[in-house]
Amino acid sequence: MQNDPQLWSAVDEYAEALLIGPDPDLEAATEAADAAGLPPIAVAANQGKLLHLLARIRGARRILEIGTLAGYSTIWLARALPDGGTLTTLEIDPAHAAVATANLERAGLADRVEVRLGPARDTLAQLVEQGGEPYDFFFVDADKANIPHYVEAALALASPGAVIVVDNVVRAGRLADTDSTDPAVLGVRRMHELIAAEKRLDATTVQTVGSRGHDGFTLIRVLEG
Ligand SMILES: C[S@@+](CC[C@H](N)C(=O)[O-])C[C@H]1O[C@@H](n2cnc3c(N)ncnc32)[C@H](O)[C@@H]1O
Ligand SMILES: [Mg+2]
Repeated sequence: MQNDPQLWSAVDEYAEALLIGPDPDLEAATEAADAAGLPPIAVAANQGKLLHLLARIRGARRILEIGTLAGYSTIWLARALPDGGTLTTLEIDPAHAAVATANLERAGLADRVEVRLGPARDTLAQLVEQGGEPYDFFFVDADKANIPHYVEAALALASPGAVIVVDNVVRAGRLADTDSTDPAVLGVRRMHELIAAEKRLDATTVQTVGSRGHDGFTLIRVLEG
């Protein structure tokens, strides 16, 4: 009973019905992603709401997302922006970026979101090189093998007190497998070692169950000064 994915999903559905409710733009975004054959790997509604609330609590004006897919999490995050706020989201796959662009337009968010196509490591290197305004909220949700690089780039691009959320770090418990040779597991383990050694970062990892199975996220704060 306790280790029951159906029960986890039932709890998600119960809480989402009461605390989130119907949302035509998000539902249309998911339908468009399914119709285009994109993999069903977006955050769940309750996780999207968590990102939204965290960005609001942080008062984020500039958000950087790594891994767009169909723009589902992007919509949740962009809705947290105040007037004049902006979100940049990085995506390697042109088909994913096209679906996301249409979803963001339908949701009325195209004016504040830029979808940047290309390998995120290249785009992040360009952003660091350009030395523009820092970002105050990051959502890292792309290829896990590159996660240590993404967290390092986020630190280079962060304002003091910035928040970095890294998704899918627990991987059904494989995070704790010291013998793993899976590049994704090695990536999330190296990220933990990097954070542990980096005095400018403070973090916690929380494992979760729900409609997306057993996984979890790391919540990181970039220290001030
Ligand atoms: C888990 S999905 C993102 C889900 C999305 N954040 C959401 O929750 O709605 C990961 C995305 O990262 C993209 N991706 C994978 N490797 C990448 C890379 N090297 N650079 C940029 N994007 C990448 C994939 O094409 C995919 O669309
Ligand atoms: Mg994810």
